[in-house]
Amino acid sequence: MIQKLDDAARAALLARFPDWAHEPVRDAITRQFKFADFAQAFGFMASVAIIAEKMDHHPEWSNVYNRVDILLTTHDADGLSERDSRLAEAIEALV
Ligand SMILES: C[C@H](O)[C@H](O)[C@H]1CNC2=NC(N)=NC(=O)C2=N1
Repeated sequence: MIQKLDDAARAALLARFPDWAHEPVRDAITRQFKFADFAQAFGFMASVAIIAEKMDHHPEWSNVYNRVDILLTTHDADGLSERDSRLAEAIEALV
């Protein structure tokens, strides 16, 4: 079982990543990314996929043409953990 973030750590995470919204039902963070076209969106997804696999931490996401919707949460914690913070940081470094 992975440690879930406490309220203070969750607030710090949201302050650190202002473009991400908290989804309280899942205790997740979400962000929508928009690109020029499908090729750009899928290239981004390929980069995220490689990072996620290395981290052994994977996004829930969907793609429609130039849009990528990402939700991060930790299934093993039943909510947000440091692993989501690390993956969000890596995703932010790509955009
Ligand atoms: C066995 C493996 O470490 C786990 O299933 C990992 C894989 N990727 C994961 N990704 C996410 N988002 N949450 C998890 O709890 C999780 N667990």
